[in-house]
Amino acid sequence: MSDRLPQSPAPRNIPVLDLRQPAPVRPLTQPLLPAQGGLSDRLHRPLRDLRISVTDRCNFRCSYCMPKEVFDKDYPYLPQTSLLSFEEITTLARQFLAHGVRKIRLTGGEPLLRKHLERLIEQLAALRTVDGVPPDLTLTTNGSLLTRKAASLKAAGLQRVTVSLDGLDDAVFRRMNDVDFPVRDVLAGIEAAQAAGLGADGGLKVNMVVKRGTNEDQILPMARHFRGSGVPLRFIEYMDVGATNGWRMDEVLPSAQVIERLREAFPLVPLEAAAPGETAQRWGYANADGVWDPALGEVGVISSVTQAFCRDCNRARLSTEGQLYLCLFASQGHDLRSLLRGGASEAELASAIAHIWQGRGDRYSELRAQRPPDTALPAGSGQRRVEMSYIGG
Ligand SMILES: Nc1nc2c(ncn2[C@@H]2O[C@H](COP(=O)(O)OP(=O)(O)OP(=O)(O)O)[C@@H](O)[C@H]2O)c(=O)[nH]1
Ligand SMILES: C[S@@+](CC[C@H](N)C(=O)[O-])C[C@H]1O[C@@H](n2cnc3c(N)ncnc32)[C@H](O)[C@@H]1O
Ligand code: SF4
Ligand code: SF4
Repeated sequence: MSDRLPQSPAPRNIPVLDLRQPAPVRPLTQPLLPAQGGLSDRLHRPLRDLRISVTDRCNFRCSYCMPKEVFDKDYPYLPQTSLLSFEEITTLARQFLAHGVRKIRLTGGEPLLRKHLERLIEQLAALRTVDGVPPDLTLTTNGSLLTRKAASLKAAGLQRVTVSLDGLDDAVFRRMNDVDFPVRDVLAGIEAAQAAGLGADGGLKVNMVVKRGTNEDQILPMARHFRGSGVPLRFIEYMDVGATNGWRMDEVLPSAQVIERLREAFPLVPLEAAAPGETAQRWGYANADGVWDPALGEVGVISSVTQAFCRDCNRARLSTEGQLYLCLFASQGHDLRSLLRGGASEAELASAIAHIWQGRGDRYSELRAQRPPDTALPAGSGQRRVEMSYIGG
């Protein structure tokens, strides 16, 4: 089990959940049946999505993720020897694919800081799902290094990319990343990714975390900028993940309000989920007849706080040092690295993964949404949860 939990100083504010309006739970988008030919957890959820964190380091200090006061020069980042090697990651990924995983997302920290990441991408792109096709291979990045790396990532076999961008106004963006990084460089990274072919068929997405009172004025400018560009934009509710960001409910702008603001500016129509277990609720930009115009594209909201989507959650998370986490809000992982380094065979690894997934009952956001307002966290409340930069988001 991991002991990699946030170090001192103590969190600035202990998150006190104040859900004045208990959230509805989003309806299922996949049937509650045992996974076809794959694993199923205790809540009958299949294993489909593997998110791999390749580094716990980042060149940004977004306050909702790696606040400067905590992630300073003395922060005990993982030593090189703790990190899974590319070969170790590939060995584990092969077992996850054999269990039915179809999508692999590389994340971090900032994944593009991991040296020679292209080599890992090449290895992962050569793997096959149970259907005999390459996995849907994607990556989430802050975009700061994309101008330099987009072409080599594409050449290595990356299929698509998601760029996080919290505003278009340079001053707001610099405040959000808290390292004075200019917005024009991320926009250039997005263009480079499109030019490299990572944006085909909506493969390039942009995610914006919305913090009430901080960057909410960027919602409409961002929507205007990406409408009709072929890049789906998704607004993410600010989450109480980790224990260092001083999360407060009053800084969450519920997705319903985001959609309301968008609808005042543009006609929108709800779209079907593109895939079972999808995180985002999708809306299409409509034409004058109120019909979705695919040329105008779509926008989405990820409402983990106000509309939990645990019932569909098919995501496993592999931390930088090889801990398997079953939920973004978990306090503890399952140590696959020790198994690997202890000489476990691939069959033993596969069996361990199956055992862990079949015992999974995590549904943190859903449980929290069902609690009355102003009560303590239902799960992991006695323990500190892992940080987003460690588990990878
Ligand atoms: N609470 C919660 N948030 C999640 C989960 N999965 C992803 N997110 C958050 O949703 C945001 C978007 O995630 P992405 O990395 O773009 O992944 P995705 O939505 O699966 O991506 P696509 O494959 O492009 O649809 C990030 O901030 C994630 O932290 C989840 O299982 N639970
Ligand atoms: C942890 S980052 C890692 C990848 C990369 N550094 C990036 O920012 O895209 C993954 C995603 O998590 C999101 N994120 C981090 N902390 C969050 C929080 N407290 N609430 C909601 N989303 C968060 C980020 O905005 C980003 O889209
Ligand atoms: S959200 Fe991404 S870019 Fe921002 S601090 Fe976290 S890991 Fe870095
Ligand atoms: S809170 Fe946990 S179980 Fe629920 S959707 Fe997120 S990762 Fe999945």
